[in-house]
Amino acid sequence: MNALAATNRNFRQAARILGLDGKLEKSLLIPFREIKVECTIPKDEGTLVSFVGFRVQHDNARGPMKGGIRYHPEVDPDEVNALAQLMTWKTAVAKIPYGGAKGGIGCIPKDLSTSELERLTRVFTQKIHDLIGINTDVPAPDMGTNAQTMAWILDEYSKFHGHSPAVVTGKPIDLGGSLGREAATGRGVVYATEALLTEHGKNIKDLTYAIQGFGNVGSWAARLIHEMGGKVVAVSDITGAVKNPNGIDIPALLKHKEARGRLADFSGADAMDSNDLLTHECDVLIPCALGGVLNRENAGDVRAKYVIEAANHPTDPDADEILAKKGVTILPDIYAKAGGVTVSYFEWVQNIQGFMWDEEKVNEELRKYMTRAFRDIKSMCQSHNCNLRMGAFTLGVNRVARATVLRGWEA
Ligand SMILES: NC(=O)C1=CN([C@@H]2O[C@H](COP(=O)(O)OP(=O)(O)OC[C@H]3O[C@@H](n4cnc5c(N)ncnc54)[C@H](O)[C@@H]3O)[C@@H](O)[C@H]2O)C=CC1
Ligand SMILES: O=C(O)CCC(=O)C(=O)O
Repeated sequence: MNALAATNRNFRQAARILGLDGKLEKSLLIPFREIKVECTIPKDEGTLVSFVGFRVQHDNARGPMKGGIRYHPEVDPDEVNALAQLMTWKTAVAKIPYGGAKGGIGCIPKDLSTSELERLTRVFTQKIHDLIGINTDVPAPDMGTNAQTMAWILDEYSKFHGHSPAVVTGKPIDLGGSLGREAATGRGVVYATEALLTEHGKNIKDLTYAIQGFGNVGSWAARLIHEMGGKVVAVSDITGAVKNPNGIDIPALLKHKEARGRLADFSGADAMDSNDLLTHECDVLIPCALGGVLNRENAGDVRAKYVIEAANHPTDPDADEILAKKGVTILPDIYAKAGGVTVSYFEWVQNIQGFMWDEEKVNEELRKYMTRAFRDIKSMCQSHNCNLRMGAFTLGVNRVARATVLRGWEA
């Protein structure tokens, strides 16, 4: 099942549990606006090359639309649609005053030079600048993009609209970025894991972890779990995978990666087949890379007791059912990885206030937001006798539905 079909299915199930009016349900599924633009740039050697860029603005009932922009070869309209919708529920679960959006450009970022990436980003911004804005739609980094990408968007957007730091989040600190934003998604994943484990009478430090993806989210989650005494026993990325039953030395692995080393060549652990990471022996499995990685083929072999969804929609509905039957607890993506957009919200607030918070305050507020959201999800689970995914979906959908009705919806 593709990402959009799976997301729609979860939404419909939540709408049914909530007893949502049929017309409202239909309207909440239809995106506010879908943008598709052609972006042609000269390559460094002078030839022209064209890419397709997307921005799907899903819903703005609760505030400006918000979500990342990814550069990835598999970016397609359906996937961007699903991700935009997930952002709407995610911002509502986190109780931050935003709607949802997502964008992307179908490209292979590693095959483009820095100046080509800059030209591509600027052309994309020229095509969408009058459809984004501080109070309409605020982009941020996602897979294949980073703070530098946001700096280019900020610069290009400001040529049309005047200096506007709050038009993007995840910016470099020197341009108004927030302290703590870079680590925020991974940190939020760890706070979310902590909230779940505490509920189950367990502690981060007593468990073992397997982490798929060692980019921004995966590496920060691994670093923080390691600092808290948890044992990361397996890690993978696009270049390979490593394992060590006694726990991988994460700071050493980070140094190895910074030196542009392939994961599998790390001397402090044994190389393993990346395909085995998801079924590796561990207590907690944290997918931090791609969508749909847990599916009918491998879900039966998962050995973890907890799956923390730190990628967008990593578990397809078949896997959801199989894992539930095995007694595996899944912490859903629209909650587990809300830390990034939550600190994006803090960044936007700081830009609007013209006042910078210290990192301690950012992290402390993030912990408060993540802990509150977990409590709110559990309360939905109790009221509706449902699992954590439906607890999170009903929480998010209900908040958006309420805002929509308050703004003047008539059935
Ligand atoms: N960075 C952020 O603040 C946010 C990220 N996300 C999501 O989190 C996930 C990860 O994002 P980032 O860490 O930012 O991306 P990233 O681009 O920094 O890292 C992605 C990681 O996944 C690895 N990877 C790619 N294909 C793989 C494969 N087949 N097997 C194993 N590893 C593979 C890459 O090597 C890399 O280590 C994505 O789903 C993204 O949409 C969501 C919210 C915010
Ligand atoms: O910080 C943001 O606005 C982007 C977050 C995002 O794209 C996500 O949570 O998937």
